[in-house]
Amino acid sequence: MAPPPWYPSPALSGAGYSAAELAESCDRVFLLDQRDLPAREVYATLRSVEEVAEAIRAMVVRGAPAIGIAAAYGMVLAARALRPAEASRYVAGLRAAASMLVAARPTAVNLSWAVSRMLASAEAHAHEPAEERVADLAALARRIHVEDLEACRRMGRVGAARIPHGATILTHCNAGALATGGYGTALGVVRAAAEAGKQVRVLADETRPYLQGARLTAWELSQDGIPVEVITDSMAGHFLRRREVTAIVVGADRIARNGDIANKIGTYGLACLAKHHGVPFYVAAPWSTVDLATLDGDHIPLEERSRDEVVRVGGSVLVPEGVPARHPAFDVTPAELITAIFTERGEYAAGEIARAGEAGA
Ligand SMILES: CSC[C@H]1O[C@H](OP(=O)(O)O)[C@H](O)[C@@H]1O
Repeated sequence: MAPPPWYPSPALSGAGYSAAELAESCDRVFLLDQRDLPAREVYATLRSVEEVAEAIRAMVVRGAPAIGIAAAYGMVLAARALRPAEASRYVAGLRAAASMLVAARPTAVNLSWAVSRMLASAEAHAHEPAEERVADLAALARRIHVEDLEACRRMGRVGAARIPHGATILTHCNAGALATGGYGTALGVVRAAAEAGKQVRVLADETRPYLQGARLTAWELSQDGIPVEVITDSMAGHFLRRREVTAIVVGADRIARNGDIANKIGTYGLACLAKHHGVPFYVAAPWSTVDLATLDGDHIPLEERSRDEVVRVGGSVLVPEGVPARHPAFDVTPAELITAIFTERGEYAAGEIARAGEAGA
């Protein structure tokens, strides 16, 4: 299985450390630099919350749950740097760290969800001794990480029930181990189907311009021995029309109250093609991606990234100097185009997600 996108200070993965030892050792976060994959497996070592925020902004780590988890570890680094502070300065410092992390990327709600959980805990424990404060946050960051991995495994099993033996799954971007606490959301469905003994193969959209599909999804699935073929984004319609696709399964960065989703740019077009060709269009996402405070897709902030990321591939410039380029990094797929949403709590019709959330599903 592909390695997780990061690992924190070794102490965080081992029990039996005192609060002081834990606080002392939580001085760095290791992130697998996803910009270098598949050519190189290089880990960045981050020693401050500022470095974690920049790593999220620059997409060293990317993927909705993964950036939330990375930000949680960033909050631990911030707490460690604030060890000497008395309670009010400690809280003020962590509020500033939280704002910096949340500002790194606007669309994935998992980022603000994880940071808010960390900040609430820090405020609750602000009057504890310095070492205890850091240890509490370190334990919570680890819990957020492990909970996501466990959620991906459960959601994978929920979705795999809809995947027949012999299926060809088309997916977009990378919603795999690299985008989560491990195992993946859309790729979690693929992995769970394979683990259930079903033959599955994947058509992976390359997903311009960051090429998450060509570089990351292909890397993950080839390591797992799951058949995968890379296609250019413009080929999807061709294979759907030729009836080569059993189902489309994608991740999400935010699920609004009415069931609209934001996901990687190109997802909306896939959903329209799926509708036209009568192919199921599934979304797999942990409940931390559901944002009942956002009414619908029109209210989801959609990140615009730099022109450079569109006009350059590798070291080559594709577009004449001075010619503008657009780079919306996400688009919105309306609930009516979604066949079902797979979560760790079960499968839901997109339009039912709010009712399920309010019923405490
Ligand atoms: C499992 S969430 C993966 C989700 O995140 C990706 O965006 P980015 O690579 O820009 O962080 C994409 O929308 C994926 O579906």
